[in-house]
Amino acid sequence: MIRSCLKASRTFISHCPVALSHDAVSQPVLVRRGLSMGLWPFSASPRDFSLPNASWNAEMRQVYDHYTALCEVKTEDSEETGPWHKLPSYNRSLKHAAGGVYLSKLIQSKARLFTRNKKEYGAAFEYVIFMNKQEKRCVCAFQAGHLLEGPPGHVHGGAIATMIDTVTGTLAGYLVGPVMTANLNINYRSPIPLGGVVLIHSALDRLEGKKIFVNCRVTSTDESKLHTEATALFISVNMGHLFGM
Ligand SMILES: CCCCCCCC(=O)SCCNC(=O)CCNC(=O)[C@H](O)C(C)(C)COP(=O)(O)OP(=O)(O)OC[C@H]1O[C@@H](n2cnc3c(N)ncnc32)[C@H](O)[C@@H]1OP(=O)(O)O
Repeated sequence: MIRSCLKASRTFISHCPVALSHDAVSQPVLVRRGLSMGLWPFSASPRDFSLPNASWNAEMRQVYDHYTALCEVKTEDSEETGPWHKLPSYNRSLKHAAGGVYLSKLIQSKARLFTRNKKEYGAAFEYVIFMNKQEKRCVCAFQAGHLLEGPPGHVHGGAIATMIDTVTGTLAGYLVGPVMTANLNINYRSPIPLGGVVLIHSALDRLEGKKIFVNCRVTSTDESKLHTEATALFISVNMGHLFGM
């Protein structure tokens, strides 16, 4: 059983350009490869939680439009777009994984990705991540909903940490494959107003064997105000480790 799970997992990760723990995206690859979705045992049209919705305020939409425009820019000597692109974001880590009885059981569980477990728009974590692979960095627009209150009218430090882990982990996973957070250091510099929008910038510092060092800054959307700074260490893991085997 374990062998079949690992085999299925390897199949999945080969389709999957980002860390399983975060905004894993296998769907576009499958569509690109023209696989028949009728044979697919899971939802063929998952909801992408990182698309604009009615809860997004004007600032959030402005940031989204800004980076979306950068995604559409064509390079001079190629028809390809780049270097920015928006990552989709689903509410289950393994929803689109392939095969395996053991894996199917995991997939059919009630587990939901922490940051995407509220169906209500705008209540908790509204965010979208834009990746720049060439520069090994990403930017996330984050609008904190009313369920994330810590100090009155401001965002809970744990919610900020969650988003930092999510964004830095997404970057690390995108660059190297499956990872787990080993260390997260956070300095909170100024409170983030509830309902406000901030940018979470993350960039690769260095790779050392299995270790991926990533930095992070949370700023106002005009980048004039620094809210939070962090560094994170991720460790490359195999699929067995990810499943606790
Ligand atoms: C569905 C998928 C979910 C995946 C979620 C991923 C994103 C998350 O939020 S993860 C959740 C929180 N993180 C965890 O639960 C991780 C718990 N810890 C672990 O599993 C392990 O300790 C893990 C994976 C971090 C490292 O284990 P292991 O692969 O055995 O690494 P190990 O060989 O001990 O260490 C490798 C290197 O990293 C260093 N290292 C490991 N942990 C740390 C640490 N906390 N701080 C500093 N350095 C560290 C070691 O010193 C070693 O360095 P060197 O190569 O220079 O000697």
